[in-house]
Amino acid sequence: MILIADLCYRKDSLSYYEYVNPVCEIIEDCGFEYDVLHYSELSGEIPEKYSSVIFCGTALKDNLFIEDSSLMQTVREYDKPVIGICAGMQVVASAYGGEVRDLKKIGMSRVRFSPTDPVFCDIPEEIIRSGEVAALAKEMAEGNYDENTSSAASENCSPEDNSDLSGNSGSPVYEFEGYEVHSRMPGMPDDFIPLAFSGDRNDSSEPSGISGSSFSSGGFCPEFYPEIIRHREKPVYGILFHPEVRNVWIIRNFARLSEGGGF
Ligand SMILES: NC(=O)CC[C@H](N)C(=O)O
Repeated sequence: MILIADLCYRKDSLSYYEYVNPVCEIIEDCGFEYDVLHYSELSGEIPEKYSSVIFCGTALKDNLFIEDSSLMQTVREYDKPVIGICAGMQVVASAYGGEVRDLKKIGMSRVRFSPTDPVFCDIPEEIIRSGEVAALAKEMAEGNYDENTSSAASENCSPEDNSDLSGNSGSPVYEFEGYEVHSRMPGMPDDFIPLAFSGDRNDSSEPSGISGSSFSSGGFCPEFYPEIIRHREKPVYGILFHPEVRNVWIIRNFARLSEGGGF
């Protein structure tokens, strides 16, 4: 059974219908059982009966959850699969020491990944392949990523370069559209690696800080940063965009893997 955790400012808020209910529907469609608990009900531990936890998003600027230090400790000590969506990613990252900073973004991002992780096991046919992100992916996977000084971020990479996130050549890079709505985003904790990235590293636009009306690159926000992160050893993920809005396949993969013991 999967635990779906509601991070909204209070139990049964209106935001539940926007951020939690869609996740419930995806899990139900997969044929898995689930419970929903508000984060205030987790009381220091996650019951053993759950195979995994999905921490859902919250409304823009609903950031009360981040003040719950006992929640952070619970997440850090939990050793089963976890996926945190947006606000949930902030919880996952904070639990492992990542810093959350202000960065507002509302709209679509180009998200690119190389299928080096089980969570990408079943990629829908409509998701296209792209080679552009390989060099930066390699730099990030090696832990050299610095958003301000990244050399790969400014270097041209051949679209034919099919290196995967570990720098192995021959693995395809895929691209899809992710929907983001957040006022903050977390930095990547030390024990985590990036699995997917947004933005266009060849785009010279200045980061806008506040995006939405200032998108370039054909309507996509140009800022470049990790969109999916994962703990190096545990199946603990953070996703910045909202896969329950578009890209439900990622939640399905996670649910099937955690219910089937596939991690
Ligand atoms: N959609 C979300 O989960 C947003 C998370 C948080 N409330 C923020 O504004 O950053």
